[in-house]
Amino acid sequence: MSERVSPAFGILLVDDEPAWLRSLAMTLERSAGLTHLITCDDPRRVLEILDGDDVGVVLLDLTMPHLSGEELLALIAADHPGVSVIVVSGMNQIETAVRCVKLGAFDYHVKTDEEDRLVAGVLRAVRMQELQRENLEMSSRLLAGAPQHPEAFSGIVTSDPTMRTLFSYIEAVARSPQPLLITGESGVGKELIARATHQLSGCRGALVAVNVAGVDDPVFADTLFGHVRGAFTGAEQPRRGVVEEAADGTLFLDEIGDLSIASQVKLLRFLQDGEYFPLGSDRPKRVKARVIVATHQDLTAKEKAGLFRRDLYYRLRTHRVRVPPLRERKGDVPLLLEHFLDEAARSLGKKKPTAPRQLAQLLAAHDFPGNVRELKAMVFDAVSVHKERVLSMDSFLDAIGLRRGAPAAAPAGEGEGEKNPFAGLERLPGFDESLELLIQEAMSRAGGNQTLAARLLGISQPALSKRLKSYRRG
Ligand SMILES: Nc1ncnc2c1ncn2[C@@H]1O[C@H](COP(=O)(O)OP(=O)(O)OP(=O)(O)O)[C@@H](O)[C@H]1O
Repeated sequence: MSERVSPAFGILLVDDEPAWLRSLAMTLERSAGLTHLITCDDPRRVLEILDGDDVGVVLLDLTMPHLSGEELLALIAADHPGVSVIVVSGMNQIETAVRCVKLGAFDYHVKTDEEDRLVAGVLRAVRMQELQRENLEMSSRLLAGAPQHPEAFSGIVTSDPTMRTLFSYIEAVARSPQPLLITGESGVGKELIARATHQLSGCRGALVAVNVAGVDDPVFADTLFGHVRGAFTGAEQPRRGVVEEAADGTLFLDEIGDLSIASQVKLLRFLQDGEYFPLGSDRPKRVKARVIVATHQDLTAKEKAGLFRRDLYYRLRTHRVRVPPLRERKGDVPLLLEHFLDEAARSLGKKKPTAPRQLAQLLAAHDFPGNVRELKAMVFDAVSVHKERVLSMDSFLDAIGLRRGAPAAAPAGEGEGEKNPFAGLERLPGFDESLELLIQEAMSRAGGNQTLAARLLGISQPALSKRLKSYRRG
């Protein structure tokens, strides 16, 4: 028995002919990059190996002395039902194949089959086994609740239950070689999730991040796969691509929803075969790198509209997470505020200011279309201009477009007519009715805080309170 590591579990090759074992091991290593291979030429030792080693897939010959493949198949199915067995037989008999499948075989191949078919069959079994293991891992982590490696998520400030579940999921799939798709609006923290996944992956290599938004196909191919000398005019030196830089690590492709169809084809080929051609070269290169992609776009809609290849889409979403927008986890806002106040004060060399009481209420009423990035920018801006002990509200009010006298934050391209709040009204509300509507709007924007609402309206808090009481009295 000899042992030679990919995938994470072993692939056991059982055949009484050592020459066939050697040739099969070489084929799997060369054509599929599988290296975690265990060979065994005595069928009587198989159960002992399965008891001692973590084996996920067995390739089993049928005609062997002492113990036939069919007998062994039945024993493996009874004692190790989680192991996928592929029968590789010298006989091309339908009845035998049917019997083996009934006994629990995952697949049946004939030794004279083309090499490619057998390799594809083994890769299929490996993938199924990986998914099966990840499912088990995920269920146990979700049941366990809290993440087991909280240090990997220490840079992600949150107390939100959905985010915690997401962390457990990430822990479960972090070691998978299959791609991970991270979706969520811009600024929600997708890149942080990608970095945490890489940290938990156990990969020795680096995480290399590339933003592919607006990148045309030749630039995409050159960035990812590099080129050889003389590949195009001006290519005086060879250049290695980011795929090579990410070898044994993680390749993080941000804004994947923008990828052209031509580039999608190239990425799919790399994902399927782990092989690529640098520009100008006809010699394929092979690299193992985990691929993580992120997008703020709706990939399902893009796929339906024919703008994203279905095969690539399904490949990329093998594992997927959606990072919720900040407005769906408002409980995180006070935590993030404190965190960014701390970070901003430290990086600007200032004493950490105290946030005024109304700030939390103002932020609680805001929807944060730019998510955590927007909050971070607001806090850094406020801290950079701040002088007193207590932080001024003004820059926050400006950023949200609520300060009286400050220009309203109107979307670009809005016409004059659209700025007029009365433009769509057939009947002009009366003076008292308008006043009541205005006060209601201010109270809603201020999250029910009278001091803040009065400030938005440019009146005193007692004056506002008097008005509100009069409305209540009816
Ligand atoms: N939960 C969080 N805790 C601390 N910082 C965060 C958190 N979420 C996001 N950030 C910070 O907000 C900024 C935006 O995060 P990030 O770049 O990961 O978002 P993204 O979803 O990848 O955005 P885009 O889609 O625009 O690329 C970064 O500075 C990041 O450090």
